[in-house]
Amino acid sequence: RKLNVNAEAESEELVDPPKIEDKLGAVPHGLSTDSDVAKRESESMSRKNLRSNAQKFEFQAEVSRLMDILINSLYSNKDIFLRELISNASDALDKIRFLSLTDKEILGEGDDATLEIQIKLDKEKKILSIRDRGIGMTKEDLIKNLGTIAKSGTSAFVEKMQTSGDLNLIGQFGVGFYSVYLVADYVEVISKHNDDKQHVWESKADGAFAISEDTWNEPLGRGTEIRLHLRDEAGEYAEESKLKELVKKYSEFINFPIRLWASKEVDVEVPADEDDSSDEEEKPEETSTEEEGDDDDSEKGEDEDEKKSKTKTVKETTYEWELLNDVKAIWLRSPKEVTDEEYAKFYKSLAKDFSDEKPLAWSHFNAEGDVEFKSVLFVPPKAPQDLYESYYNANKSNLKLYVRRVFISDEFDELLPKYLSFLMGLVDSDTLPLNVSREMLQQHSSLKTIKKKLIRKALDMIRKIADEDPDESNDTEKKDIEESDDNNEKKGQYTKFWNEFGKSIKLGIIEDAANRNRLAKLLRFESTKSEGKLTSLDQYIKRMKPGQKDIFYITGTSKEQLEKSPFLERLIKKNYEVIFFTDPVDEYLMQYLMDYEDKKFQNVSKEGLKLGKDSKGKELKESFKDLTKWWKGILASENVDDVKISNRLSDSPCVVVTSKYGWSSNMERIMQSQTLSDASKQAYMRGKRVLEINPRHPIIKELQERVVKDPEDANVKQTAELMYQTALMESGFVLSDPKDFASRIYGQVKNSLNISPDAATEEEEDVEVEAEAEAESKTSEADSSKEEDLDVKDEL
Ligand SMILES: Nc1ncnc2c1ncn2[C@@H]1O[C@H](COP(=O)(O)OP(=O)(O)OP(=O)(O)O)[C@@H](O)[C@H]1O
Repeated sequence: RKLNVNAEAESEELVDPPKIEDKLGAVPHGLSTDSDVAKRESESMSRKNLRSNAQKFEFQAEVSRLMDILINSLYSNKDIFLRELISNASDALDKIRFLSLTDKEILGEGDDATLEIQIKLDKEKKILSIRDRGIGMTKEDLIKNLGTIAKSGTSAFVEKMQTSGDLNLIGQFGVGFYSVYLVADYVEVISKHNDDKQHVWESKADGAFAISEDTWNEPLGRGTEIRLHLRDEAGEYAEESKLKELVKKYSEFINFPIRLWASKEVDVEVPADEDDSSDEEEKPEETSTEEEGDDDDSEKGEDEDEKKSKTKTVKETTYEWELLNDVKAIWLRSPKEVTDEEYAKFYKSLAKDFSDEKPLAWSHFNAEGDVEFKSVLFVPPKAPQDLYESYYNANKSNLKLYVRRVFISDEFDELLPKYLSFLMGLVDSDTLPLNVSREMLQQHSSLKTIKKKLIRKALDMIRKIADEDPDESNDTEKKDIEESDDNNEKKGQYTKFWNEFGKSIKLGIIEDAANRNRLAKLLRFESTKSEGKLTSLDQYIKRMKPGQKDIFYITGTSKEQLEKSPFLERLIKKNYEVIFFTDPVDEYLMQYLMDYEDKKFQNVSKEGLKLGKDSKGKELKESFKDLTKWWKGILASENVDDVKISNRLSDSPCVVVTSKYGWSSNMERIMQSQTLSDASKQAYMRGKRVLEINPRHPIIKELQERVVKDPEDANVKQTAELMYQTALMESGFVLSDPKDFASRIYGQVKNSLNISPDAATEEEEDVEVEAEAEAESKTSEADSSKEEDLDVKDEL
């Protein structure tokens, strides 16, 4: 909401803002004298009221809430504001440098073309200024970027603050600028964009900000200066030493020079006036050059001595721009020279993640050949909360693209496939052209090669986390390796990786056919033999029984549920290992992962399970022929394809298996739970069902006998239907008609309690509604009189 008001008068009336020139005496920049400017500058700096003739705006509600939180925050680490401002300045410099690639004029000349960040302190007035010669902001940019448009991160951050309260994360939510209010109670943003005049944005974080055209400050040329009027309790930031420490700590990897207007004590030779030379001995801090002289010099002529005694050395404070960072980009250095600590710090600055956790892994390499580039990739310690939300719609990439050291973009999703979008890092290419637009670059043929190499390197890096993790190895020889500190640090890292990013690897198997095998190597899961830990396909293969051809797996909602599944009975008895897949994405995954190292995957709840030949197979099939045929007939209306003798059951009487290419029961459940799934497709994709019976089970044996005796026995038919429905449930299907199932069960209960199947439920007596209402009012009257009684008793 835009309001033109007179802030000092606090009137809400819409008025024409008085022209700034009227108030300040209309001296244009070009004509103002230095002292005029200085006077006005100091005037504006000391004033903590928003300029009365400025255009005033209200902050967007979420932004206002965010500022309230910041200004009232008891958060002790207020340091973060500086790195956020430096990071914004660096972004602004990156932007102008990028634009200048296609239009040299844009940079201007002299100081304007100096791409650096300057920090200046006014100790007395407690004003800290951070200035850049970046792209700057137009008036409209100031209004939009600093207050009226809430970014998606704003409310997410506000919400997060209410629960966890770690302000350190502010940069990750794209609202870093507002952290200035941790240390300042009044902030001015002076900005000059090539397309607009210089403007001042100012706010005391009290719900409003103001913008005025700037006619009193020194012209910036181009760029932005943020002036923080420090709060009383933030005095420590008015110390040079503190600012130097912060830049070293947080902004080491900024690719532009950061300079501080730093004071320096220097020895200066000044002529010693007569009075001074007479008291020389009483002023030990002022060293005369004579004292510094060598003894031998005393032999020099008197004239010379006299000349020397006429000067003296005094300490003087001078100011100069002191460079605070080493601008050599980390990725240009040799990986051997960069320490682990430096990589960890670099990660933090890239990810704006200043928590204590280190990245799980990194890879720093130079790619040579047709396409040359340097890259550093990181696996973050934690997955962002929204990693899989709108996975297919979000255009998110965490890789920064540089071309010959010039930052181009961090929105290049062509560099990595979606499933690796959780990686952080950068690519600096020497091959890509510099002077073309982002759109042209996006279509450059080298990008494909870069992408291919990045994927390989990324997968190698992830594999290495597993290789170096002592927990990952089941080999006894490897376990014997002495436990070094390094080993301890790597212990459990792959499980950590898997828990954070395992789903991405699975999505990779689905999406990236070319790297499917490499990705399958990274897959982890629990199995009937993994003893509660994660295991891999390679380890599974090592444990396979002689003669076992397939890799067995089962899908469902939880390991606990699957462990009891009838599908596993015989496999476990025969000591086969079965993988548990319990993530909904696993069902999709297994549609793409057909085999691994020449071994086929077999879902043990589907047709086609081979467990060696049953010596009595043929015989059993023959002797249960009557039952299977009869049962198939009974279930004709149930979409059951066949009734067969099972080779997977041991203790259960029967199970329902699905055809090889149809959905498993688990997949049916997943599809049913999807709001937008298409019912007609569900019917079409539903796997054909086969009822498998256990010929050694007493119920099945009894049924066979009864069917042979009387295939029309209604009771046996009922039992057979009930058996099928029970098997459906136990096999993980959702019953389409639970009422029917329940009635059958009650029928059986009646039977076991010797109650006639026709015994009806007793009718309830009909009570007239009016009579009921009357009765109710009487009881409530009685209740209240009882309560009164109690009150009286209490008082007594
Ligand atoms: N020094 C600056 N020069 C030019 N524009 C700036 C400057 N500082 C801030 N801005 C503008 O204000 C916007 C808001 O800054 P803010 O720090 O809140 O978020 P961000 O920079 O987008 O994200 P992050 O906090 O993660 O850096 C920026 O996106 C940018 O457009």
